[in-house]
Amino acid sequence: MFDPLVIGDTVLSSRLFIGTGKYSRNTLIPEVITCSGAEVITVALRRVDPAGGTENIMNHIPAHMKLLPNTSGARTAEEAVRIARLARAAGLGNWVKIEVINDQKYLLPDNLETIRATEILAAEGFIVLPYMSPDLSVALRLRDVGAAAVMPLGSPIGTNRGLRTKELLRILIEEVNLPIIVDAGIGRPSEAAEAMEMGAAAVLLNTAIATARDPLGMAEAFREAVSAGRKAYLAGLGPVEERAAASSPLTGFLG
Ligand SMILES: CC(=O)[C@@H](O)[C@H](O)COP(=O)(O)O
Repeated sequence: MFDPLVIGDTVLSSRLFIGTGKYSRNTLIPEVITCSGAEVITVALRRVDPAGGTENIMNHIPAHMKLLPNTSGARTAEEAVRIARLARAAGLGNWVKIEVINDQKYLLPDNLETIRATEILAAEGFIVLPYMSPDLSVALRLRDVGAAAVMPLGSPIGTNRGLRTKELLRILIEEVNLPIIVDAGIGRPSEAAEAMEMGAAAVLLNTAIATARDPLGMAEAFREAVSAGRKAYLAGLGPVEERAAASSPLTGFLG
């Protein structure tokens, strides 16, 4: 069944977005792309070397991938806007993941600066995907100022702690008519599947694959989990009941 995810003018068949950080060697990145089936990859502008040095992350990303430059390192809306404009000028396209982080301990996003950056960049024609703490008012405001999707965190970046914000994610999924892409903290394929079963449009993850003993095997596991979770969501989960109810008819069996 063709079940595309449409963001801006882009039609995607994979609902697994991946990152480019923390790999033991950058040459793993194209292999992870193949194993994960991902079509969208996020990259920090500061890792792009327009001079094309060996450390240039772009040398490891196949041309067919949809780039999602992120504003990692920005502490204010103005810094995020500047990074996004530089990324577009460098030929990385008009998608941008807004990341404005002031808190160096938990790496939690600054939702207010994120709204300001989103408003400015959406007005300039960017397809803006803001990384955010899951808060309904903020998500609605991001939608109103032009976000193409919102990316609420499951738990702090890099922790592999899973969907600690599950109840808040559920509210966003129910109330915000934008794609909800759960980003950060997903540590296990089962957690990615759960986010998709809940109705998330996609998930973005990096650490769980990059730090696995076998990143390629883990990339494949996440590919299957995201697909299974989406299928379960579309099929409609059965109701959760208080009381036991026999699955096979009991009446007439013992007399
Ligand atoms: C790569 C990237 O954008 C991360 O900031 C993202 O939030 C993923 O988080 P994890 O590394 O926790 O999966």
